[in-house]
Amino acid sequence: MTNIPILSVSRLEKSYPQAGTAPLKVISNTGFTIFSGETIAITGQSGSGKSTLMALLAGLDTPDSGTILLKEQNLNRMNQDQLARFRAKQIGVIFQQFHLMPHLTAMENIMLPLEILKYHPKKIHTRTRRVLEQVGLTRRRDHLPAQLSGGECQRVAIARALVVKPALLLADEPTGNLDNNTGEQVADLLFDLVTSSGMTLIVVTHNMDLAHRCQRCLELKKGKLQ
Ligand SMILES: Nc1ncnc2c1ncn2[C@@H]1O[C@H](COP(=O)(O)OP(=O)(O)OP(=O)(O)O)[C@@H](O)[C@H]1O
Repeated sequence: MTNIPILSVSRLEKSYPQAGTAPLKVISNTGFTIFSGETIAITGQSGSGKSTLMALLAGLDTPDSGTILLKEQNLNRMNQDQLARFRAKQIGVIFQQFHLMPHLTAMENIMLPLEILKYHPKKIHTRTRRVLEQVGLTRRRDHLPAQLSGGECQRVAIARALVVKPALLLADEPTGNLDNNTGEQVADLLFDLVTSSGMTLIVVTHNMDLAHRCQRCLELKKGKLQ
């Protein structure tokens, strides 16, 4: 961990409209700073707004007000093209349900972000091979997601998130869909890769073993991260 802020959130607000009644305020005037290389767990009761917060931090949803600065760039001041490119380069996301492209092989799934960013084909192949090796899937590289186990699918998803070397890695219940043993192996791999590369990780989880692997554990309560 360093003392360089990588993510600065201030006065963030997010509500959802509700039929016939006042909007549901999910994120309420919250602010926090995350430093480069930190590993952060976000916990909170079901419905407390963890996935909502992750979607805002990932630039997948827009807040009602407030600012999200990643590497001093304001996510909500970018146009759609700028945001799409910035997200592809700077933000890796890992979901509970893997979200792999079913018709692409493990290797093709991992290559995809590099292709979207129009990297040179040689660089795409070198990076993809290296990451496949890091997640131990070299021999499974030509398999489709349906031919892989849950743990293998999540390793592909981790590789896909890491292959662009993003500034920020967001993981929403990354072990939630796996049995305990497999979940532990995936968590070992995730933390090994994150700490060896000095990447910044925010993980949302109900799993306290996973949360306690992080340097800081924050709780989302009454719309605020505390
Ligand atoms: N698109 C939406 N439209 C309306 N309400 C929503 C929407 N998305 C989430 N909500 C509501 O916002 C609240 C927070 O939901 P969110 O999924 O962020 O919570 P969570 O902490 O991630 O929950 P869980 O731990 O169960 O996944 C919930 O009351 C949910 O019903």
